[in-house]
Amino acid sequence: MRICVLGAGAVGGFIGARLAAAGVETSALARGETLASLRKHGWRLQQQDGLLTAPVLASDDAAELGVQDVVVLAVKAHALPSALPALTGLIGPDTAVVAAMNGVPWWFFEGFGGPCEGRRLASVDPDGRIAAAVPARSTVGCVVHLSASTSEPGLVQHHGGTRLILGEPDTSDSARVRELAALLGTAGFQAEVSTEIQRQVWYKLWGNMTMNPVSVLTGATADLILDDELVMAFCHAAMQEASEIGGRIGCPVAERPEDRSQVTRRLGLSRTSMLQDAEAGRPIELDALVGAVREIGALVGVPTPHIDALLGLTRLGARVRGLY
Ligand SMILES: NC(=O)C1=CN([C@@H]2O[C@H](COP(=O)(O)OP(=O)(O)OC[C@H]3O[C@@H](n4cnc5c(N)ncnc54)[C@H](OP(=O)(O)O)[C@@H]3O)[C@@H](O)[C@H]2O)C=CC1
Ligand SMILES: CC(C)(CO)C(=O)C(=O)O
Repeated sequence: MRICVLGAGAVGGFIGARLAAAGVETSALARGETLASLRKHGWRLQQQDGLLTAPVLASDDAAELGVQDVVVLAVKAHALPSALPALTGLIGPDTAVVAAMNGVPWWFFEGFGGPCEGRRLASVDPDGRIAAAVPARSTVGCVVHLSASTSEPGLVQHHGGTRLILGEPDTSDSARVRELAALLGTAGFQAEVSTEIQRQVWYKLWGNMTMNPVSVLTGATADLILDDELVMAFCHAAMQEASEIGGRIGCPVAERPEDRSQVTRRLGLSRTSMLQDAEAGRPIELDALVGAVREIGALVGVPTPHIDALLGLTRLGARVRGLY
């Protein structure tokens, strides 16, 4: 099986390194310093029990890597449009694109049913270019319940969690998803199959849509955010709005916001991926994580005053700092 990681950062590097170390040929489409590092050192993953390394074929040229059986797509949502030319070079009619990303994805309403079926979100795929380049039938949703970072280009640090949830956008039970989950299982992931992947996406997003922007607004690590009563009251009010939206679109959340925050606490996370980006002066993934929730709220008629405030404050702060 030919697997290529596009987006060999924290999540892509984690998945790539573990697959390669498990004996699965896993290449990387990378650029700049990450490409140089992969070519020099191969995959490198710092885990609690030591440094895992594995060889990798890395290139910035999709033609050199060729059409893949599986592409693990792990770029930040805002980087996806610029990655499309490379991505399309890796995709053939039978390629599965495993979208291992946070936020509302471009394929979210493709084949899912409900009041927003077929809807394209302006905050996610403004001109429809992503959906045109990566059709839903080529896509496998992947919800990433783990925490990782890169301490330097090509060197991944694992902080906690190994859970990946995979599912078809049209909610069918497919052989390819079961095979992928089994493969990831052999690489040491807690890989699960879901026939309601949108619901899993929404549940994960329910945590990220507050923790990530609040970490950027405050500069605080997750433990400090979770320990602050007033900040968490605000987060839970925003999550309540998202829960209401989820109920309307077929993604009901069975938990209270407080329960979801405990899940985040157990992950042992320090800096959210959005805080890592802000601190490094990189653009932040705000549209897919917060803007999209607000947009869906407006579509289904749920008022979102707390989400609006969160988006407005984070967006303005990010604009001033050149991060948005
Ligand atoms: N980090 C975490 O703990 C978690 C992250 N997530 C989600 O996973 C997704 C990936 O996040 P994360 O791994 O943290 O992100 P990173 O920023 O660590 O990695 C993204 C990688 O994508 C690369 N990239 C971007 N555009 C291109 C391109 N055109 N061609 C080649 N490579 C490209 C970047 O390369 P370059 O450096 O050259 O720009 C970078 O190496 C996000 O949606 C995030 O929210 C989900 C759960 C946990
Ligand atoms: C690690 C975690 C769960 C924090 O919300 C995450 O998804 C991120 O940092 O983007």
